Amino acid sequence: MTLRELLHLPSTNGKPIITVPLTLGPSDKFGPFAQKLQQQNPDVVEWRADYIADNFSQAVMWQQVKLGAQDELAQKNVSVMTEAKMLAEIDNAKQEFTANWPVMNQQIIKELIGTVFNSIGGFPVILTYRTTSQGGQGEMSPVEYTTFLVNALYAGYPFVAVDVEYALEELLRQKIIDAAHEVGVPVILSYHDFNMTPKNSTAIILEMSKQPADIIKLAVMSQSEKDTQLLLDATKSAVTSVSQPLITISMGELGKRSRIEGYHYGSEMTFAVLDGTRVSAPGQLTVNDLVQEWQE
Ligand SMILES: O=C1C[C@@](O)(C(=O)O)C[C@@H](O)[C@@H]1O
Repeated sequence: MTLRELLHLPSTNGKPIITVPLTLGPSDKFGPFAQKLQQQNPDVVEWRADYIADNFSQAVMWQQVKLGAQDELAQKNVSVMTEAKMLAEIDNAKQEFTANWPVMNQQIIKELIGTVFNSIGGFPVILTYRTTSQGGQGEMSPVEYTTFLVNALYAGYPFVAVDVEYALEELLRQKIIDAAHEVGVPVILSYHDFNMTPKNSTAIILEMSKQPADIIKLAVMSQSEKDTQLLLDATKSAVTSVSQPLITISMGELGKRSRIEGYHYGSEMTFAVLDGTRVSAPGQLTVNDLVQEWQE
């Protein structure tokens, strides 16, 4: 099955799927992004939740509640005794907050996803939370990462796929994969190397393909034209041996060619940015430039 078929995307002229990352943070507006989306019309949006979700973590949310309570206290002209009593009450409130957090967390995640789906007007969405260790912004612990993705998958929105980091320990990874499969969402197992192009890139893809994932993604840094070719050749040699569709990327300036030509070697998706939005990885072209390259 092709990746287009797996993600239920309409087929086009044999070109790979163009996915644009949505990297909006808590103070960014969705409107301009949504408008550009309509104009530049890629196939898929990858919601990079790591740009926003940490702002709604347990620690951050509690801090807000606490600051609110402390502010209120500061406004009142109370005796030292009353103040001490009220501070103790804030401590008690923390226990209650902690007990209620799992439900609040689910609600917050649901609202965040609702905002994404309601703002971008019907484009298919991939759910990704990229941790800092894999080149993203996300600082959640492995357990928080797992909880976030599982909650997001159960939030009731029709993601076309979910990205799961291969570097995550197996038990946690399996939890996300099980949740995804329960709700019928294909899993992209992904691995990034931001330093180099491993010589054994084919072997890495083959090893990853043994996992119960539906799509395999490998993104590695290119330090030379030779590296880029190595990644492309690794893709070509792996593609006939693995049952899952592949997405491979040679990152960085020198890897740009892989984003344009990778589909000739078996990579079925390429990531590009909307004009005037920030890249989510080095070397990404704009959608317009990519399409232009294909027309030349
Ligand atoms: O894994 C990938 C590929 C990517 O790193 C790239 O190089 O285009 C961009 C990321 O947003 C995405 O999650």
